[in-house]
Amino acid sequence: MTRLLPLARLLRGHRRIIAVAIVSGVANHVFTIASAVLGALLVGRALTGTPAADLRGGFLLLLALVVPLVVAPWAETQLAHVVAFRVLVDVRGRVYDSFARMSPGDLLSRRSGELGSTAISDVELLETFFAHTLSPLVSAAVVPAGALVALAFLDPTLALALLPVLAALASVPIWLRRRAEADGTAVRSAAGALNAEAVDALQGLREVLAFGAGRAQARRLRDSGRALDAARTAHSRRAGVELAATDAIVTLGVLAALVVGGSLVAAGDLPADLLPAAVVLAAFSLAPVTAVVDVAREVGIVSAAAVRVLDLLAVPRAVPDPERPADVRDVRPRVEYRAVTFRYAPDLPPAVQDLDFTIEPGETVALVGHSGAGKSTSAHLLLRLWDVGGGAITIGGHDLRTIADADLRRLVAYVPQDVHLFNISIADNLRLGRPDATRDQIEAAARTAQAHEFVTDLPDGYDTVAGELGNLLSGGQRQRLSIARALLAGTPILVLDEAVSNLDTESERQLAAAIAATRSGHTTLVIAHRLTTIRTADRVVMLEHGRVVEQGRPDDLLARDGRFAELVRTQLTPDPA
Ligand SMILES: Nc1ncnc2c1ncn2[C@@H]1O[C@H](COP(=O)(O)OP(=O)(O)OP(=O)(O)O)[C@@H](O)[C@H]1O
Repeated sequence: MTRLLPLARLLRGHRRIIAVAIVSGVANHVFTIASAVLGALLVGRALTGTPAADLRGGFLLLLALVVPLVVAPWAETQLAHVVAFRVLVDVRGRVYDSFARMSPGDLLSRRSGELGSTAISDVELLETFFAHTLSPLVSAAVVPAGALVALAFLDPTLALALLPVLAALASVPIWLRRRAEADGTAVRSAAGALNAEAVDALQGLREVLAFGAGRAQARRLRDSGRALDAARTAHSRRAGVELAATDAIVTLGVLAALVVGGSLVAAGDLPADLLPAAVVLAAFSLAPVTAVVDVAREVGIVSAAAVRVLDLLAVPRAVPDPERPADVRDVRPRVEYRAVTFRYAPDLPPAVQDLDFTIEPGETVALVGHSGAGKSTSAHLLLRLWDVGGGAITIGGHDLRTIADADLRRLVAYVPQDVHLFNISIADNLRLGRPDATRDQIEAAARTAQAHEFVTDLPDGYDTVAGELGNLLSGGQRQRLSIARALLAGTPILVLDEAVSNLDTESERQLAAAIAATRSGHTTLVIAHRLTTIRTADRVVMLEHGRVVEQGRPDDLLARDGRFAELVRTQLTPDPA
């Protein structure tokens, strides 16, 4: 239960409604006990010969109790759920904010299926805490205490007999707490792993089919399913023990009240017509505690989900926003790498080291080098997906770390090799960096990116929903959409990761034309794989093992016949014929 307490913080802003829900919950138990005790009193009186006319008042009171008996549980359930669902909406939003705060490195080291499982199922499980735990907990503390006082009024022995029963009942979840937490953690992590496996299998379906690896994949899914089954079985076994122990204690409690009450009546210490009421009061006072014990059976799973969600909510920003951001409204789009060094983890060698180069406003710099040389790392540092470890990257003289994230996104746009299309229209997909773009602006960007023609050939043109496209788009077309999206964002600086996929000659030409059109008017850093792109760049920066080994105008470098010339001869994708 202690693992759940931090969740109470999330109720800020909903405290009044929760208070009314809790009061309604307590009132529900009080009215239920009052009506049961009143009924038992009437039975006791009737059995001991009270004339029916004298019982009329009691019956009328019983009738009047029907209204609060209906209203109180309704109010408790309704209000607790209203708050629970509002809090869940808020928590889901905050979980997605946490994803955005993580560096891509953090995101890559966690499986997307696991993260999805936390964002959806773990968050959903918290409903049990917000809607079904808080109010019962308060009722379990308040109602039995009141019932004990009432029993003590009838006879202190009755209260004394019930006290150990209540204590034993409340202690059941405490004995089994460690097991419950371990079981809950096992169930939630097995569920997360199964989800990750299923997402992985779907994402890699093409490879699975191409390599005939369906059976192995199915076996992995079955193994994950079995692990979840085993964790759930262990959880149910313990929950069964809890249920049996609870039932046994409740039965013993009712028996104890009967035996003690009967003895008191026999000894003449309790009027016989009060015996049914005393037994009913004792039995009903156990109900709120039983309700909490019932919820507590699932608490292991809910608290494991809470730990996973709270862990995510506590993720700090990988790249913190500056406290006093620089004013970059009229900044010159001049990019400078000054002695930039970066490593992905303290125990890894630097991925890039002492990078020094400049991209003047309007210039295109092509980053070239063998695989693993540090091209993507250098480009991603300009997008501030990570912070540099040493040195600095500046835009118009401002260190990236002094520029607010929102301002940086207005300065630099990214053209990845392969565009991720969300399941919305192509137009809305292109609007990602500029939600208020008009259709004319979208079309203008798509024309520059050489994408307008093939988009208008789609069944619904710009209104085609991307999910309906399947694999209809070629690699070149996808990159042209990626370019259109970046152009529409209207930033002065572009980071372009040129597609390496093999394109046919026509696609190759269109892509080259798109890149050429895009570069004009932009300060561009391009991870270049194609000779056309490199030849037409203003400057080339060649990386090897994370260091700049040559830089200069492409023709000068070719003439120098050094590392760059060798790379061009041996590695680069030639121009289309
Ligand atoms: N997320 C990561 N975690 C740890 N090491 C990484 C990570 N990404 C890249 N590296 C390492 O950093 C170095 C530079 O990689 P980078 O991806 O920047 O090279 P690249 O020139 O872009 O290669 P490619 O052309 O194959 O994409 C490599 O040694 C690579 O293994």
